[in-house]
Amino acid sequence: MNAPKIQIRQVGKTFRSNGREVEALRQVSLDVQPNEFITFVGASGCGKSTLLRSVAGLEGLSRGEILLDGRPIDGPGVDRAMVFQHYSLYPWLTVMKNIKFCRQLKVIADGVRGDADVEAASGRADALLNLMGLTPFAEAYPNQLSGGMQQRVAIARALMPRPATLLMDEPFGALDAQTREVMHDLIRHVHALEKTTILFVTHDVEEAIYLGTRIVLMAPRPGRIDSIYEVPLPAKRHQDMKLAPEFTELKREILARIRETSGMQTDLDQLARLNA
Ligand SMILES: Nc1ncnc2c1ncn2[C@@H]1O[C@H](COP(=O)(O)OP(=O)(O)OP(=O)(O)O)[C@@H](O)[C@H]1O
Repeated sequence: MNAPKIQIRQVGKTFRSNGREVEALRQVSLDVQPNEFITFVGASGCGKSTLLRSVAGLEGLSRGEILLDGRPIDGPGVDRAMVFQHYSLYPWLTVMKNIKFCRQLKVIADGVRGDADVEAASGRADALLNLMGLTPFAEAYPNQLSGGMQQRVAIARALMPRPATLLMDEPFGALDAQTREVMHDLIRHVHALEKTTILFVTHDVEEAIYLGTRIVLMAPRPGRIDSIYEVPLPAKRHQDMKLAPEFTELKREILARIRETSGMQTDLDQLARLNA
Protein backbone atom coordinates (compact mmCIF):
# COMPACT_ATOMS: atom_id res chain seq x y z
CA MET A 1 0.00 0.00 0.00
CA ASN A 2 1.16 3.59 -0.73
CA ALA A 3 2.16 5.98 2.04
CA PRO A 4 -1.02 7.83 3.07
CA LYS A 5 -1.57 11.20 1.43
CA ILE A 6 -3.20 12.55 4.58
CA GLN A 7 -2.83 11.23 8.12
CA ILE A 8 -5.26 12.57 10.68
CA ARG A 9 -3.96 11.55 14.08
CA GLN A 10 -5.91 11.78 17.32
CA VAL A 11 -7.27 15.19 16.37
CA GLY A 12 -9.26 17.18 18.91
CA LYS A 13 -10.78 20.62 18.54
CA THR A 14 -12.59 22.56 21.26
CA PHE A 15 -14.18 25.92 20.50
CA ARG A 16 -14.56 28.36 23.35
CA SER A 17 -16.98 31.26 22.94
CA ASN A 18 -19.05 33.30 25.41
CA GLY A 19 -17.84 31.13 28.29
CA ARG A 20 -19.12 28.00 26.54
CA GLU A 21 -17.02 25.09 25.31
CA VAL A 22 -17.94 22.97 22.29
CA GLU A 23 -15.95 19.84 21.60
CA ALA A 24 -16.24 19.86 17.81
CA LEU A 25 -13.77 16.96 17.32
CA ARG A 26 -12.58 14.26 19.70
CA GLN A 27 -9.85 11.73 18.91
CA VAL A 28 -10.41 11.74 15.18
CA SER A 29 -7.96 9.49 13.31
CA LEU A 30 -8.05 8.63 9.63
CA ASP A 31 -5.56 7.73 6.91
CA VAL A 32 -6.43 8.88 3.39
CA GLN A 33 -4.65 7.20 0.47
CA PRO A 34 -3.55 9.13 -2.63
CA ASN A 35 -6.42 9.51 -5.14
CA GLU A 36 -9.04 8.35 -2.62
CA PHE A 37 -12.47 9.99 -2.72
CA ILE A 38 -13.67 10.14 0.87
CA THR A 39 -17.16 11.41 1.62
CA PHE A 40 -18.19 12.57 5.10
CA VAL A 41 -21.76 12.34 6.36
CA GLY A 42 -23.36 12.75 9.77
CA ALA A 43 -25.88 14.73 11.77
CA SER A 44 -25.61 18.49 11.88
CA GLY A 45 -22.85 19.69 14.22
CA CYS A 46 -20.77 16.49 14.19
CA GLY A 47 -17.65 18.36 13.11
CA LYS A 48 -17.51 17.61 9.37
CA SER A 49 -16.72 21.19 8.34
CA THR A 50 -14.30 21.66 11.23
CA LEU A 51 -12.37 18.59 10.13
CA LEU A 52 -12.27 19.75 6.50
CA ARG A 53 -11.17 23.24 7.52
CA SER A 54 -8.45 21.70 9.69
CA VAL A 55 -7.09 19.76 6.68
CA ALA A 56 -7.25 23.01 4.69
CA GLY A 57 -5.10 24.62 7.39
CA LEU A 58 -7.81 27.19 8.16
CA GLU A 59 -8.45 25.91 11.69
CA GLY A 60 -5.87 25.29 14.43
CA LEU A 61 -6.12 22.03 16.38
CA SER A 62 -6.53 21.67 20.15
CA ARG A 63 -4.96 18.21 20.11
CA GLY A 64 -3.30 15.78 17.70
CA GLU A 65 -1.88 16.50 14.26
CA ILE A 66 -2.63 16.25 10.56
CA LEU A 67 0.15 15.21 8.19
CA LEU A 68 0.12 15.87 4.46
CA ASP A 69 2.67 13.78 2.56
CA GLY A 70 4.26 13.06 5.94
CA ARG A 71 4.61 16.72 6.97
CA PRO A 72 2.45 18.49 9.58
CA ILE A 73 -0.06 20.98 8.18
CA ASP A 74 0.49 24.41 9.70
CA GLY A 75 -1.61 26.59 7.40
CA PRO A 76 -3.23 26.80 3.95
CA GLY A 77 -1.18 25.91 0.86
CA VAL A 78 -1.54 25.74 -2.94
CA ASP A 79 -1.36 21.94 -2.68
CA ARG A 80 -4.95 22.03 -1.28
CA ALA A 81 -7.98 23.80 -2.72
CA MET A 82 -11.35 24.27 -1.11
CA VAL A 83 -14.80 24.54 -2.73
CA PHE A 84 -17.73 25.75 -0.63
CA GLN A 85 -21.51 25.58 -1.05
CA HIS A 86 -21.72 29.23 -2.02
CA TYR A 87 -19.92 29.90 -5.22
CA SER A 88 -17.79 32.76 -3.92
CA LEU A 89 -16.95 34.00 -7.42
CA TYR A 90 -15.85 37.58 -8.03
CA PRO A 91 -18.95 39.17 -9.62
CA TRP A 92 -16.92 41.88 -11.40
CA LEU A 93 -14.71 39.36 -13.24
CA THR A 94 -15.60 37.23 -16.27
CA VAL A 95 -15.60 33.43 -16.04
CA MET A 96 -12.11 33.25 -17.57
CA LYS A 97 -10.74 35.96 -15.27
CA ASN A 98 -12.27 34.26 -12.22
CA ILE A 99 -10.49 31.05 -13.16
CA LYS A 100 -7.16 32.78 -13.66
CA PHE A 101 -7.45 35.15 -10.70
CA CYS A 102 -5.56 33.18 -8.01
CA ARG A 103 -2.92 32.22 -10.52
CA GLN A 104 -2.38 35.91 -11.31
CA LEU A 105 -2.03 36.72 -7.60
CA LYS A 106 0.64 34.03 -7.35
CA VAL A 107 2.50 35.49 -10.33
CA ILE A 108 2.37 38.94 -8.70
CA ALA A 109 3.57 37.48 -5.40
CA ASP A 110 6.39 35.53 -7.06
CA GLY A 111 7.51 38.37 -9.32
CA VAL A 112 7.30 38.64 -13.12
CA ARG A 113 7.29 35.31 -14.97
CA GLY A 114 8.27 34.50 -18.53
CA ASP A 115 5.92 34.21 -21.52
CA ALA A 116 6.08 30.40 -21.34
CA ASP A 117 4.56 30.43 -17.87
CA VAL A 118 1.75 32.79 -18.91
CA GLU A 119 1.09 30.57 -21.93
CA ALA A 120 1.01 27.41 -19.80
CA ALA A 121 -1.48 29.09 -17.43
CA SER A 122 -3.69 30.11 -20.37
CA GLY A 123 -3.56 26.57 -21.74
CA ARG A 124 -4.56 25.17 -18.35
CA ALA A 125 -7.44 27.66 -18.03
CA ASP A 126 -8.68 26.78 -21.55
CA ALA A 127 -8.47 23.04 -20.78
CA LEU A 128 -10.42 23.49 -17.53
CA LEU A 129 -13.07 25.62 -19.26
CA ASN A 130 -13.45 22.85 -21.81
CA LEU A 131 -13.55 20.10 -19.15
CA MET A 132 -16.31 21.98 -17.32
CA GLY A 133 -18.27 22.65 -20.52
CA LEU A 134 -17.82 26.39 -20.01
CA THR A 135 -15.92 27.39 -23.16
CA PRO A 136 -18.89 29.32 -24.66
CA PHE A 137 -19.20 31.28 -21.39
CA ALA A 138 -15.58 32.37 -20.98
CA GLU A 139 -16.50 36.06 -21.30
CA ALA A 140 -19.77 35.88 -19.32
CA TYR A 141 -20.10 37.32 -15.80
CA PRO A 142 -21.20 35.15 -12.83
CA ASN A 143 -24.67 36.74 -12.61
CA GLN A 144 -25.35 35.59 -16.19
CA LEU A 145 -24.85 31.92 -15.22
CA SER A 146 -27.06 29.31 -13.53
CA GLY A 147 -26.09 27.99 -10.07
CA GLY A 148 -24.66 24.78 -11.55
CA MET A 149 -22.53 26.72 -14.02
CA GLN A 150 -21.26 29.05 -11.29
CA GLN A 151 -20.24 26.06 -9.23
CA ARG A 152 -18.42 24.60 -12.25
CA VAL A 153 -16.47 27.89 -12.49
CA ALA A 154 -15.61 27.61 -8.78
CA ILE A 155 -14.35 24.05 -9.29
CA ALA A 156 -12.31 25.06 -12.36
CA ARG A 157 -10.78 27.91 -10.35
CA ALA A 158 -9.92 25.53 -7.50
CA LEU A 159 -8.27 23.11 -9.96
CA MET A 160 -6.22 25.79 -11.71
CA PRO A 161 -3.02 25.41 -9.58
CA ARG A 162 -3.27 21.58 -9.91
CA PRO A 163 -3.91 20.96 -6.20
CA ALA A 164 -3.16 17.37 -5.17
CA THR A 165 -6.04 17.56 -2.68
CA LEU A 166 -9.52 18.99 -3.20
CA LEU A 167 -11.61 19.79 -0.12
CA MET A 168 -15.31 20.20 -0.87
CA ASP A 169 -17.80 21.37 1.77
CA GLU A 170 -21.35 20.64 0.57
CA PRO A 171 -20.45 22.04 -2.86
CA PHE A 172 -23.71 20.92 -4.50
CA GLY A 173 -25.98 21.67 -1.52
CA ALA A 174 -27.67 24.62 -3.23
CA LEU A 175 -28.27 22.92 -6.61
CA ASP A 176 -31.43 21.23 -7.90
CA ALA A 177 -31.56 17.43 -8.22
CA GLN A 178 -30.89 17.22 -11.98
CA THR A 179 -27.96 19.64 -11.87
CA ARG A 180 -26.51 17.69 -8.94
CA GLU A 181 -26.55 14.49 -10.99
CA VAL A 182 -24.62 16.18 -13.78
CA MET A 183 -22.15 17.58 -11.24
CA HIS A 184 -21.68 14.13 -9.69
CA ASP A 185 -20.57 12.62 -12.98
CA LEU A 186 -18.41 15.65 -13.69
CA ILE A 187 -16.57 15.51 -10.36
CA ARG A 188 -16.01 11.74 -10.70
CA HIS A 189 -14.53 12.47 -14.13
CA VAL A 190 -12.29 15.21 -12.69
CA HIS A 191 -11.18 12.83 -9.93
CA ALA A 192 -10.17 10.16 -12.47
CA LEU A 193 -8.52 12.61 -14.86
CA GLU A 194 -6.58 14.80 -12.42
CA LYS A 195 -5.76 12.00 -9.94
CA THR A 196 -6.83 14.32 -7.13
CA THR A 197 -7.42 13.15 -3.57
CA ILE A 198 -10.88 14.40 -2.61
CA LEU A 199 -12.47 14.95 0.81
CA PHE A 200 -16.15 15.80 0.32
CA VAL A 201 -18.69 16.78 3.01
CA THR A 202 -22.39 16.25 2.32
CA HIS A 203 -25.76 15.82 4.02
CA ASP A 204 -26.97 13.68 1.14
CA VAL A 205 -26.28 9.97 1.74
CA GLU A 206 -27.04 9.03 -1.87
CA GLU A 207 -24.48 11.59 -3.04
CA ALA A 208 -21.95 10.24 -0.51
CA ILE A 209 -22.32 6.67 -1.83
CA TYR A 210 -22.36 7.59 -5.51
CA LEU A 211 -19.20 9.71 -5.24
CA GLY A 212 -17.12 8.06 -2.56
CA THR A 213 -14.68 5.19 -2.42
CA ARG A 214 -15.16 5.25 1.38
CA ILE A 215 -17.76 6.96 3.52
CA VAL A 216 -16.87 8.32 6.94
CA LEU A 217 -19.90 8.65 9.19
CA MET A 218 -19.44 11.14 12.01
CA ALA A 219 -21.48 11.54 15.18
CA PRO A 220 -22.10 14.70 17.26
CA ARG A 221 -21.51 15.81 20.87
CA PRO A 222 -18.57 15.35 20.81
CA GLY A 223 -17.80 15.31 17.07
CA ARG A 224 -16.14 11.98 16.27
CA ILE A 225 -15.86 9.24 13.68
CA ASP A 226 -18.60 6.67 14.29
CA SER A 227 -18.04 4.24 11.42
CA ILE A 228 -16.42 3.87 8.00
CA TYR A 229 -18.05 2.12 5.01
CA GLU A 230 -16.33 0.83 1.87
CA VAL A 231 -18.47 1.63 -1.19
CA PRO A 232 -19.15 -1.63 -3.09
CA LEU A 233 -19.24 0.03 -6.53
CA PRO A 234 -16.71 -0.07 -9.38
CA ALA A 235 -14.54 2.98 -10.12
CA LYS A 236 -16.60 3.82 -13.18
CA ARG A 237 -20.03 4.88 -11.94
CA HIS A 238 -23.31 5.49 -13.70
CA GLN A 239 -26.63 6.77 -12.44
CA ASP A 240 -28.44 3.41 -12.73
CA MET A 241 -26.19 2.07 -9.98
CA LYS A 242 -28.31 4.05 -7.52
CA LEU A 243 -31.04 1.44 -8.07
CA ALA A 244 -28.78 -1.57 -7.39
CA PRO A 245 -29.64 -3.58 -4.24
CA GLU A 246 -26.16 -3.07 -2.71
CA PHE A 247 -26.56 0.70 -3.17
CA THR A 248 -30.02 0.92 -1.59
CA GLU A 249 -29.01 -1.44 1.23
CA LEU A 250 -25.96 0.69 2.10
CA LYS A 251 -28.10 3.83 1.93
CA ARG A 252 -30.64 2.31 4.32
CA GLU A 253 -27.90 1.23 6.74
CA ILE A 254 -26.18 4.63 6.78
CA LEU A 255 -29.44 6.59 7.13
CA ALA A 256 -30.44 4.40 10.09
CA ARG A 257 -27.04 4.92 11.74
CA ILE A 258 -27.22 8.72 11.26
CA ARG A 259 -30.66 8.69 12.90
CA GLU A 260 -29.34 6.64 15.82
CA THR A 261 -26.25 8.78 16.40
CA SER A 262 -28.12 12.09 16.10
CA GLY A 263 -30.81 11.29 18.64
CA MET A 264 -33.36 11.79 15.86
CA GLN A 265 -34.55 8.17 16.19
CA THR A 266 -35.70 8.87 19.76
CA ASP A 267 -37.68 11.90 18.50
CA LEU A 268 -39.26 9.78 15.73
CA ASP A 269 -40.14 6.99 18.20
CA GLN A 270 -41.80 9.53 20.53
CA LEU A 271 -43.76 10.97 17.60
CA ALA A 272 -44.89 7.49 16.54
CA ARG A 273 -46.08 6.77 20.12
CA LEU A 274 -48.01 10.06 20.18
CA ASN A 275 -49.68 9.18 16.86
CA ALA A 276 -50.49 5.59 17.91
N1 LIG B 1 -16.00 29.11 15.11
C1 LIG B 1 -16.73 28.40 15.97
N2 LIG B 1 -16.95 28.84 17.22
C2 LIG B 1 -17.68 28.13 18.11
N3 LIG B 1 -18.24 26.92 17.82
C3 LIG B 1 -18.07 26.44 16.58
C4 LIG B 1 -17.31 27.15 15.59
N4 LIG B 1 -17.31 26.41 14.45
C5 LIG B 1 -18.03 25.30 14.71
N5 LIG B 1 -18.49 25.32 15.98
C6 LIG B 1 -19.28 24.27 16.64
O1 LIG B 1 -18.59 23.05 16.48
C7 LIG B 1 -19.52 21.99 16.22
C8 LIG B 1 -19.16 21.34 14.90
O2 LIG B 1 -19.45 22.26 13.86
P1 LIG B 1 -19.25 21.91 12.31
O3 LIG B 1 -19.72 23.09 11.53
O4 LIG B 1 -17.88 21.42 12.09
O5 LIG B 1 -20.27 20.69 12.12
P2 LIG B 1 -20.89 20.08 10.79
O6 LIG B 1 -20.96 18.62 10.99
O7 LIG B 1 -20.14 20.57 9.61
O8 LIG B 1 -22.35 20.72 10.83
P3 LIG B 1 -23.39 20.99 9.63
O9 LIG B 1 -23.66 19.64 9.03
O10 LIG B 1 -24.58 21.56 10.32
O11 LIG B 1 -22.72 21.94 8.68
C9 LIG B 1 -20.90 22.60 16.24
O12 LIG B 1 -21.45 22.44 17.54
C10 LIG B 1 -20.64 24.06 15.97
O13 LIG B 1 -21.62 24.88 16.57
